[in-house]
Amino acid sequence: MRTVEEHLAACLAAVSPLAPVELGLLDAVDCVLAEDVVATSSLPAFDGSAMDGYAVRHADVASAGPDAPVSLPVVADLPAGVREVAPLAAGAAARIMTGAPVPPGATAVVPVEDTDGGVATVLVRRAVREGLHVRRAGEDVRPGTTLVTAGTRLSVRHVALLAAVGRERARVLPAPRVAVLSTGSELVEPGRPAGFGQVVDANSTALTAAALDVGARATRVGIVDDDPQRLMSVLEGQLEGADVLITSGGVSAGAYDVVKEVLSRLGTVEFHKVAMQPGMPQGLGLLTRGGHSVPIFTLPGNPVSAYVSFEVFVRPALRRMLGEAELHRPTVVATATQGWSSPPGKRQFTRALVTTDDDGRPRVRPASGPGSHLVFGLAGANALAVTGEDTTSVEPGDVVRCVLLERGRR
Ligand SMILES: Nc1nc2c(c(=O)[nH]1)N[C@H]1C(S)=C(S)[C@@H](COP(=O)(O)OP(=O)(O)OC[C@H]3O[C@@H](n4cnc5c(N)ncnc54)[C@H](O)[C@@H]3O)O[C@H]1N2
Ligand code: MOO
Repeated sequence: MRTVEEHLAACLAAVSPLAPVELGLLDAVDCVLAEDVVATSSLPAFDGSAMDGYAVRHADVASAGPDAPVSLPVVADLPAGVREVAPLAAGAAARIMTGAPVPPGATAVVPVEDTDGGVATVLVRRAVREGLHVRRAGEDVRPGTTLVTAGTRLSVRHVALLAAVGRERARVLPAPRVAVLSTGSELVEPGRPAGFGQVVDANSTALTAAALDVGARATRVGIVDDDPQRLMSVLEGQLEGADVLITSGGVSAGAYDVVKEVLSRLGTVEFHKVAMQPGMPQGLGLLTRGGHSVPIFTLPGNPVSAYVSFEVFVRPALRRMLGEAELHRPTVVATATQGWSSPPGKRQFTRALVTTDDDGRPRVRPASGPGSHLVFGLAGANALAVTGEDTTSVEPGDVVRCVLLERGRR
């Protein structure tokens, strides 16, 4: 039997980040940047007005006050987007809008609220200090500044910056394409009635959602019944368009466990028992076609086993492919308020509910019994409480490490 660490190491070794690609900014959001982005121009690009008002020389309005307005002739009208701006002579004002270039010679902008709003001449009712309401060229970004470094996951805010400096595209690690399929002749499509002995396919939806949540481009392929030929041809059909394949079911010891049967023959996929509960039977390997090799994770069919296997092995592998430095979810050490038992020799991942007490200290209790088919309790959990191979029971008051299952990338 393999340890969890041994199988995780094998899973991580089976994947690597994809080759960088140039993507439009909207497609690059959430991808890891594969280049340093360096500014080639200034932001703002020119001295501009931060207010609708009048560009003046501040010395000309030094004596202005509410009861002592200064009258200046208005010699220009400057909307945002104006392409030519004449220098401002002493003793004159230019009507100016927010975002318009400030004329050479002007040293400040008087907001329209501090004037009479005149068009031919303007009465200025407040003195302004030098530079007031003028946005200086380059005060935000100077050419040569490194704006975002390689390895950064592009947030909406990074993309806003790249767009502002004129970038249309960025070189990023692409999100892996993940194809998810469920195996089992007992399975029926969600939404279809399940007859006696039939089971609704929950895993392909759950695992596709989980892969999307990590940031992969995941597709739910659906159900393949327990027919070796059909399974092989569906898998081969997916190879070209996928960077990762995930299956569930058919990997334990049953007479019709076709995943194990079919893929064992291919040689590069190995099946192991991993010392964990749930999630003991695991398969991992590479499927190759036309020189294109795709890692395949074959997860156990029980829905909780499939989900926990994804969390423990596939999620870190996908994060590695996405270029994330931190592969694992955050954990918290919580005090058990209720006890539970744990199988000897196996690491147990218990569906759990972590809460905080009145003093803000974390508390944990099981959200479900241990059966790998109990999905109701899984939905009520917000954590996996992890107990070691040597632990056979958790008592109230014991401290337990819990993996927090929040939605999203972290
Ligand atoms: N003799 C042994 N039997 C079993 C062993 C073993 O070591 N020896 N291991 C058990 C463990 S642990 C697990 S986990 C399961 C894993 O079995 P498989 O991966 O072969 O999965 P199946 O047999 O196909 O299905 C198991 C169970 O889950 C249901 N299932 C499967 N796929 C889905 C799906 N997409 N959506 C919802 N439910 C699904 C399926 O109907 C079965 O009830 O094997 C134990 N047996
Ligand atoms: O190890 Mo299985 O995954 O208990 O249900």
